[in-house]
This record gives sequence, structure tokens and C-alpha cells, in this order.
Amino acid sequence: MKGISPRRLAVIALLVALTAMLGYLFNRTQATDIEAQNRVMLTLRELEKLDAEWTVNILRLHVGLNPDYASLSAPLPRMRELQQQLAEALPLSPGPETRTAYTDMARRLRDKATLAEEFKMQNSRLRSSLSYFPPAITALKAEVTGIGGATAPARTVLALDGALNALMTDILRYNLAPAPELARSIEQDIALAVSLKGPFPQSIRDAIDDVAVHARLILRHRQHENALDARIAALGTAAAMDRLGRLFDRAFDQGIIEKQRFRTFLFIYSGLLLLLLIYAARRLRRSYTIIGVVNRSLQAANATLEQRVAERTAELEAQAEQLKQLADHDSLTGLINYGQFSRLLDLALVRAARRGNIVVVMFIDLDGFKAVNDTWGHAAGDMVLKEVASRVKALLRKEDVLARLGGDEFVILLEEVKGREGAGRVAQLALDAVRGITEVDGHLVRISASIGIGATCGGIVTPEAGETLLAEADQAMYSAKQAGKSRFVFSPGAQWDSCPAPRTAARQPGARSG
Ligand SMILES: Nc1nc2c(ncn2[C@@H]2O[C@H](COP(=O)(O)OP(=O)(O)OP(=O)(O)O)[C@@H](O)[C@H]2O)c(=O)[nH]1
Repeated sequence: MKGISPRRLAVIALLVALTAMLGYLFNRTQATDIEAQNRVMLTLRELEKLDAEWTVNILRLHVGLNPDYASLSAPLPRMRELQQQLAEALPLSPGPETRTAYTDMARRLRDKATLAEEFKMQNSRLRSSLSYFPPAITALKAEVTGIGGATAPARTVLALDGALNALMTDILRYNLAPAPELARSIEQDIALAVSLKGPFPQSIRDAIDDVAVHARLILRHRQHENALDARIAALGTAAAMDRLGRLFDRAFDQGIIEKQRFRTFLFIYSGLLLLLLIYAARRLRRSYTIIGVVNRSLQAANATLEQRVAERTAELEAQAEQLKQLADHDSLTGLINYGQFSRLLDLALVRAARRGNIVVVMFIDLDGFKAVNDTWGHAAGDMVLKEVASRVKALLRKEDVLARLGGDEFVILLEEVKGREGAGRVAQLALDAVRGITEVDGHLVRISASIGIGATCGGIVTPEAGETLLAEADQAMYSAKQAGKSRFVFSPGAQWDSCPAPRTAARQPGARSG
């Protein structure tokens, strides 16, 4: 089957097999139909009873009682009906034995019916002769000893009378208990009677012949009937029924024993299934536990990962900030560097162009700094640079910008300064701050600064406007140097009033002091 793994297929097959097994065992333990079994036994009992009555009727006829031949075949329809019911119940007893016993019983009953018919014919002939015989002998005797015997010698009359008496006695005895010696005696009695009939009239002679015929019929029919009776008895129908009953009984008992056995199997199998279920449940529970542990580990790992990502992100952000700091700032003084200053200057110029305010740039170059380096070493020079940065920064407003361009060069950016005087005041304060540095690291130093001041009021901003303004301030600083240092000089191109016409091009630096 496509899409189903072999493992799942095996599990499905196992479940089907287990269910089928359960169904099979359950089916084998289903309760026996006790009523059906009882019906079989009752049918058999009734059949046995009818058979016994049948036999009794035959025996009654045999001993000369109740010459009712109809009663002989009366139970046969019911017996056939009962046999049919037994045949239908045969599946209740599995195996061939019961069926064979049933067939044997049915055959014996059929044979018995045939023999019973023969018996009936035989018995009716015998009865006819037996009912004829006693009155015929009595009548013959009366005739012989009466008028009929008047012409015969008295000795012959007496002999014939005795022979007839003997014949009568022997016949009756033979009828009760046929024996070969009695048969011989009867033949002798007949022969004697026939031999003595000569002197008697024809009627007596005929009567003697009739009596002889009937005596012989009784002899033959009694013998025949007894043989039939013996054959009927030898059929043993009752024993056959009894055997069939025992086989049914045994089959029913075996069925109960088998069901008990399968109940035990079912019990054991249910126990095994329960164990299997417990095993599966434990495995499921273990799987859930493992899944829970893995889940928790994953959550922990995830949390750790998230924490590490957050830490790493923070590190990267710090590094980026550091890089930005390094890129934008001077590592010695912490002031912004030239690049960042240029960007801020450009922005300030854009703002100034829009608002019409003044942007001032003061280029600061220290005086006598080389001497500090040369006298007290580079470290002392560094300390001076840091001190300058710190002191100048301290005197500026928060929105003012101080940058270190490199070496001993600094630059101040001011926006919205109150004219030339305002710018001059700031420059003077810066000069004083630098001059105020007289000692670093225990060494006496003497430094000052030269400041060049450029200013513009915005207008049209060109890409070079910032550089131009810085160059003007630089040029002014140069002028301050030339003028004797430790002072500030205004750039000649500095604009202090409200903006005139927009500036369209950078001016060449001039060398005028202000
Ligand atoms: N300690 C230190 N010295 C520096 C640094 N950068 C540049 N310098 C030195 O600063 C000095 C600057 O030279 P100058 O400007 O000619 O020195 P000065 O004595 O101020 O001369 P004037 O400007 O003419 O007054 C040089 O000797 C450089 O080697 C720095 O970061 N630290």
C-alpha cells in the first residue's frame, strides 16, 4: 500500500490478528444451546418408549393376547417423525460416530418394520389355525365316541380318542414352548389318528384330515413366528438407540469441556492482551517523558540561544557604536574628528540657508606646542591636547561643536551667534582657556592659541561651502599667527549681517585681519 510505512503495516496486521484471535476464542466459548440438547435427549427417550411399546405389542400377539394388528403399525409415523428430528440434530454432535450410530439405528428400525409386517401375516395364520383347532378336536372326539364311532370297533374308537387327546395336548404345549421332541410327538399323533380313521365314516375321516392339516400348519407357523420373533429381538433397536443416546451425550459433554478449555484460553489471552496494553501504555508514557525532556531541553537551548543572540547583538551594537565612535571621533581627546565635523558643518549650513542665521567657524592652532613635546615628551603634549579640549569644551554651549582636526588644530562651530562681537567673545574665552594651561603632569608649560574666525549667513549652499568656510577660518588663523600669535583674527569674507544675495561659489581665502 502506497504511503503506509512497513512498520505501520505490521502494526495494523498485528492488531487485525489479535482481534481475529479474540473473536475466534469468544465464538468458541459461546454458551451451548442446552434446550436443543434436551430436545435431542427427549426425542430419543420418546423413540425408545415407542419402540418398547412396539416390541410389547409384538410379544402380546406372540403369546396370543390382544389380536389388534392395527396397534402394531400405529406408532410408526410418529417414530419416523422422531427419527427425522434426530437426523436434523446430528450437527450438534460433530464427528462421524454419531452419524454412523444414527444410520445403524434407522436401518434396524426399517428392518424391524419389515419383520413386523411378516410377523403380522404369520401370526394371523397361526391364530386362525389355533382358534380352529380346539373346537375341531372337541367336535371330532364327540363324533368319534358318539354315533360316528358306532360302526367302528370299540378298541379303535378308544385308540383314536386317545390319539386326538394326545394331539390336542401336544399342540397346545408346542404352541407355548415349541420343541423338536414335541414336534415329533405331534407327527406321531397325526400319523396314529390318520392310521385309525379307516373304520369310521367319511365325515370323520375328512375331519381327521383337516385336523392333521391344521396341526401341521400350527407346527410350521409357530416355528416360523418364533424365528421371526427371534430375528426381531436380535435387531437390538433399543441397544442401538441407547448407543446413539450415549454418543449424543458424550458429544454434548465434550462440547462443554471444550468450551471450558477455550474459556481458559480466552482468560489467558485476555491476560496477555492486558500485559501488551500495559507495555504499550508504559512505552507511550516513556515516549511522552522523553518528548517532555527533549522539549524542555529545546526550550532551554532556545532560551540560551535567544540570550546569546541578544548578548551578541548587544556586543555587535556596542562594537558598531565603538566603530562609529572611532570613525567619528578623535581617540585622544574624545572630540569629533574632521569627517564628522564636515558633516555637521554641512548640516549647519543647510539650516542657516533655510533660517537665515549665521554659521561661525573658529580655526584654533596652538602656539608653542612643539616645545612642550620637545621639552616634556609626547605624553605631556597629549595631556596638553586633552586639557585644551576639556577646557574649550567647557566654555561652549551644549549645541556648539568642538572638533579636533589633527595635531594641535581644533575647530569650533557656532550657530546663531550674536554677530561679530559674540564670536569675538567666544574666541577670547577660548584664548584665555588655552593660556590658562600652565602645568601638566608637574611640568610647567607655556602655551597659547591662534584663532581664525570665518562666518557665513547661509544662502544657496554648494557642496564646497563647508570647506570654503573652513579654509577662510584657516586663512584667518594663519593671519593671527603672522600677527604675533595668541590672538584671534576675523576672516575678511566673514558675513555678520542678515543674509544678502545667496552665495553661489566658494571664495578664495583672503589674508585680512578683523
Ligand atoms: N604630543 C603630541 N604631539 C603632536 C600630536 N600631533 C602632532 N603633534 C606635534 O605637534 C607639533 C605641531 O607643530 P607646530 O604646530 O609647528 O608646533 P608649534 O610649536 O605650535 O608651532 P606654531 O604652530 O608655529 O606655534 C609637532 O611637533 C607634532 O609632532 C599629538 O597627537 N600629540
